[in-house]
Amino acid sequence: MEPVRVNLGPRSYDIRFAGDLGSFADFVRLSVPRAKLALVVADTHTERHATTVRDALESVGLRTGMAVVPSGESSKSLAEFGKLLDALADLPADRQTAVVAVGGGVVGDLAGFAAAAYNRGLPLVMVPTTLLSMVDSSVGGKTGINHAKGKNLIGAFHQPAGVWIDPAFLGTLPDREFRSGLAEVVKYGVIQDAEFFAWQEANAAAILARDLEAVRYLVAKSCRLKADVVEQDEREETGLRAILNYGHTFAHAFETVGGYGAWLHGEAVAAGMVCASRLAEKLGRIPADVTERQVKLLTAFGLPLHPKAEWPIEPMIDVMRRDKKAAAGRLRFVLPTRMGHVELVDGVPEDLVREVLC
Ligand SMILES: NC(=O)c1ccc[n+]([C@@H]2O[C@H](COP(=O)([O-])OP(=O)(O)OC[C@H]3O[C@@H](n4cnc5c(N)ncnc54)[C@H](O)[C@@H]3O)[C@@H](O)[C@H]2O)c1
Ligand SMILES: O=C(O)C(=O)C[C@@H](O)[C@H](O)[C@H](O)COP(=O)(O)O
Ligand SMILES: [Zn+2]
Repeated sequence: MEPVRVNLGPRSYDIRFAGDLGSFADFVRLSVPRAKLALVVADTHTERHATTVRDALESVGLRTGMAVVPSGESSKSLAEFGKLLDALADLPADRQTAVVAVGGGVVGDLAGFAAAAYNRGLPLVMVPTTLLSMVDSSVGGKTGINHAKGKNLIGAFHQPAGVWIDPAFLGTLPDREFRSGLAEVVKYGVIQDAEFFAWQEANAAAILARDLEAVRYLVAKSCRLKADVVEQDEREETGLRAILNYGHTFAHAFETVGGYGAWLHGEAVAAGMVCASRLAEKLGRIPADVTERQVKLLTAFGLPLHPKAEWPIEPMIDVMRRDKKAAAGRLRFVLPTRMGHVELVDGVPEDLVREVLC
């Protein structure tokens, strides 16, 4: 497979796939040519893969340090961020030192934020090991950590110097985590590409069986679709990049009220997309079948469709008011207009939001 190029002028980079022309060693030399030192960051479940990556870095002459954070969303915290800064200071890192994130979105967001902050910016290499991080979080430069009042409230834009995707890492990924990643893949179909959505409907069984060709296709396709958006609106300034947030206004409320542990991110996104689509129906923007197709595909992928009944509605609305897309306290939602297309919609009545949460 050809690399996917993310064109961002001086911040351009390649997403490369293992098994294609060129080794990980070539990728490292191309991505961070001036690095002599690297801090490899992993979590307790990806340490084994990180050791392989560390050996490969050392084989091309880099000295390395390693930092391992506890697995799970709770590591996207100020405390773990501080520990990574300490690890960089202990190395000691210089301006060319690479931060190499080996893990899922948690490791990527946390290590990416440390790379953005230390010395006002270190080169960052993403080695995603979950499906979700391969199709979404390793690309596009959003880094950050959570706050008790909301998801990803503290962070920075910091593009990676390169992304290395090896689907073999998925061999150890639990089924629930794999399905969680599929939610973001469904998202790309709904927001950008009706044909890709139909491809997923037709190939759901092969996808769930992790057929290698199907997985390679959906990862590369998702990366290209995300790169197309990021290239046009790198810092979510024009409103275009906000489409990648489809389902997320709800999802972040579910994750926050659920205490960052009840659901995986993709599970929250799945239910969030259904809520957003039902909201679009209530506003008369789409016919019911646009939602029903999402419901059917998300059900096939074993993902939730509705928030847990025990989660109180008002705290969820409160989290939504703090959403980064909200302006002057007014809720803004990304809503479908048809399969393959969405719009950012302002001033949605809160009562309708309550109705879709009930
Ligand atoms: N920056 C972005 O653009 C962006 C996009 C989407 C999601 N996110 C963030 O990403 C996070 C979710 O990412 P995630 O779903 O990858 O979760 P995660 O990083 O928590 O990984 C999921 C679980 O799988 C384990 N794991 C990772 N790779 C493994 C492997 N190969 N084998 C076995 N276990 C493995 C992890 O230790 C963890 O327990 C959320 O915090 C979300 O907000 C960020
Ligand atoms: O890259 C983006 O832009 C996204 O919105 C991708 C989302 O899947 C991702 O969950 C992101 O972290 C959400 O960002 P936030 O700005 O809403 O915190
Ligand atoms: Zn997401």
